[in-house]
Amino acid sequence: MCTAITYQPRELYMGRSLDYEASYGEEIVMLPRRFPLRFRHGGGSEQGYAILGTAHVADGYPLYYDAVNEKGLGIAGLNFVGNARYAAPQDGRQNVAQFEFIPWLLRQCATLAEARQLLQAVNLTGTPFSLHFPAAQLHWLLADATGALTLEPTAAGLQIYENPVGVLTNNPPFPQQLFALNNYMHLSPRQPENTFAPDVPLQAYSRGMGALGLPGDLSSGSRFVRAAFTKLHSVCGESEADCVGQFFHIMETVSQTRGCCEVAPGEFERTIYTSCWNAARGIYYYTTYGNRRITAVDLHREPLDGTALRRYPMLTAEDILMQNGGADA
Ligand SMILES: C[C@H](CCC(=O)NCCS(=O)(=O)O)[C@H]1CC[C@H]2[C@@H]3[C@H](O)C[C@@H]4C[C@H](O)CC[C@]4(C)[C@H]3C[C@H](O)[C@]12C
Repeated sequence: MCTAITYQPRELYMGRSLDYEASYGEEIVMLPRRFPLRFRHGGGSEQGYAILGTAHVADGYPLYYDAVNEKGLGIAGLNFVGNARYAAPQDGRQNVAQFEFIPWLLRQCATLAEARQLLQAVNLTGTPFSLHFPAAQLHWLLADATGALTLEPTAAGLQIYENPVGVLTNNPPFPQQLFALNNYMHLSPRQPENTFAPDVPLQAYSRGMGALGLPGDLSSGSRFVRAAFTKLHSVCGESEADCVGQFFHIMETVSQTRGCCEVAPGEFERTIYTSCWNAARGIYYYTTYGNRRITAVDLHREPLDGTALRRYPMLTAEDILMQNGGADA
């Protein structure tokens, strides 16, 4: 399971959690403006916008999971297993293999409006990257500071939905996830009033009872509702550290603890990493299951006009600061 959100207290922050039972070997990867990109069904580009995100690099190619470009357009790919359908390549159309989709889009679009335009022409194909890497069945959250879209590849083509809550999880399809919020419109961060039976002396005997009924389990429908409720009520301070810290707090409400979701005997899904980027500043923050210290890679500290990928393996070892017992103890 995975969850992606946008969060815009003032500047836009966006990111995702990646929940899975195994890691492919994720790295923070910067694709510079002049990295030559070749597309599987023809064509390519010698230059475009620089991109920063999480990818697995295979044979020198960045297989991105989520990323932001230097203009602040960001995207995250999440499992959509059983529902994603890709097309066969078609003559006369812009054929893009699913694994190329993120760099293809972020390389050439500065804004959501430009992306929306470009997406009209795309034919997303299920062409595998290699025998080892068949096409991943995904859908995507795409956003900039003006809004968010959900992109779902279906048998009827790529569906593009406005995403007014800026949240995406996994199955079922996005329209059903959004509709389910109707069931929770009575929830509130404030204490409830007794409308159940005003003549019966009912009491709000604990804080937090306004949100009683917010689903607490790990299913993607429940995470969708929980992430939406938490982000839509989130209040954060002014500084970059406050906003980034608050983003990770929101994501903690949907994080997965090893042991609670068994996908095969003895195999458990866990939150392998959580990312958060400041779209305007191009700073990519992340934590991992093993290391909850927030680590950052700044796009603008990289040689943007370069030609070679720059790679930072994710830090996964627990990093505990011992506060006492130093030399002068
Ligand atoms: C498994 C990941 C999604 C995690 C997720 O959504 N879990 C939910 C599980 S469930 O639905 O609820 O069961 C997805 C997200 C991005 C995917 C990767 C990216 O798409 C990049 C390449 C694409 C290649 O086609 C396959 C390997 C791959 C390296 C993908 C492997 C895997 O499918 C990833 C890592």
